[in-house]
Amino acid sequence: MTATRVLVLNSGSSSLKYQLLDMRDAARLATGLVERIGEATSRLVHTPLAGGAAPRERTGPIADHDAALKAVAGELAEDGLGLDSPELAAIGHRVVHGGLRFTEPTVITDEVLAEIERLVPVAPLHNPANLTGIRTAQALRPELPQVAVFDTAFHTTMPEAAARYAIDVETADAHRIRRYGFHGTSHAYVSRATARLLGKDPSEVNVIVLHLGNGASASAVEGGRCVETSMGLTPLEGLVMGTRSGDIDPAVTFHLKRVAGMSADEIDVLLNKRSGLVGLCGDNDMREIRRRVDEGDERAKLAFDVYVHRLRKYIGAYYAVLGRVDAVAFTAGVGENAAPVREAAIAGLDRLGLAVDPDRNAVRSGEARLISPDGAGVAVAVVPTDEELEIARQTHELVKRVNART
Ligand SMILES: Nc1ncnc2c1ncn2[C@@H]1O[C@H](COP(=O)(O)OP(=O)(O)O)[C@@H](O)[C@H]1O
Ligand SMILES: CC(=O)OP(=O)(O)O
Ligand SMILES: [Mg+2]
Repeated sequence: MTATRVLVLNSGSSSLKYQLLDMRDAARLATGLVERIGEATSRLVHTPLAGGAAPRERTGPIADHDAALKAVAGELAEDGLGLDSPELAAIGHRVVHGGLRFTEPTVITDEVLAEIERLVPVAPLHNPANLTGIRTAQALRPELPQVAVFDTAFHTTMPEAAARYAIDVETADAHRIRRYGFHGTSHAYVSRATARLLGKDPSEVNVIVLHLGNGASASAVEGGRCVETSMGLTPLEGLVMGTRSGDIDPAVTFHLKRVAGMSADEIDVLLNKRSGLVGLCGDNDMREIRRRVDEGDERAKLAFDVYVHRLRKYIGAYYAVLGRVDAVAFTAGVGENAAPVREAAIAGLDRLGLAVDPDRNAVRSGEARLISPDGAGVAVAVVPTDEELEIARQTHELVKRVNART
């Protein structure tokens, strides 16, 4: 019997998302989420998908990602899908920062782990959680192949002009300071799915992908290759996010140090966790912000306006980077669900061939769909992302190739 199942782990700074898939037909067997890891009010929601069983929810403290993954393994075992199953072929891990070295999915060895560890300072919210997830998974199933799929990989095709910061070259190179970009698995998946929606091959189309989740980033994809993206050395640059500032004058940091007496760590926390939508209005959930805007709340309106203004700047900038744009694709939690964000981001851009049809924009659906009017110069689309499926596919392909060789 060939093992055909892949468990995908996506460890965030305080969450662990997972999916178990059978790669014969990409069927989902179970999905789940552990949130508020490290707090007293942690919550695990596990959804077994075979046989129509109801989701199970457990609350109570889960101290770290190690405990979270062990709790997940317990839930899977309860459904007969435990990590000890011989049908499990591999575990695929989302790893956020892979630097310049990892341009492909990679079988995890001690040496690969050491490199992910070395990159912790440039992905302090993400890489430590990814490492814990990998180490715990290895302890639970030592002989099973573990594969890392890197957020940075898709962006390694960016030309030097886009990847370089205009700072002293020797200093930059000594410390590997450059623009890496993140959410690459999503940008790759969505740009391909957008081409499919247009009935074209990815090599024929230029797409601006707007990945708007808790973290948010834009990318310009030319004929299937990434040529520009909004995140940089770390996932802090670019768009306004749930809790991150995105672009800011770097002098703000010196100013805060000199004038407000803040330490580097305090400024890091301010820009990564107390900025963005939450810093502007106290909420980071776009649903709540829209509810407040509709009630006339000024702070929520300010947060919405700053968010949309930045998004429009990037759409214009990436239009210029690409020269010819075939589609703009909205994806992730906000992009897939928040019609008012999509409407405001595209409003008044008719001269660029961009427009949104209000009725199409109002449709709620889990399918990829066009929201631009018929005959529009550029397609505007909502294209649901599926990072877990993409990680599972890449993991499974790699393990099959490795097994075929041995
Ligand atoms: N129905 C909705 N309307 C508006 N925004 C939504 C809706 N559902 C989710 N969101 C937004 O999506 C965000 C989460 O996006 P997601 O892509 O799941 O994030 P991540 O993977 O980074 O955790 C939420 O914080 C919220 O702002
Ligand atoms: C890289 C990044 O920002 O990821 P997330 O959106 O999952 O926080
Ligand atoms: Mg996400």
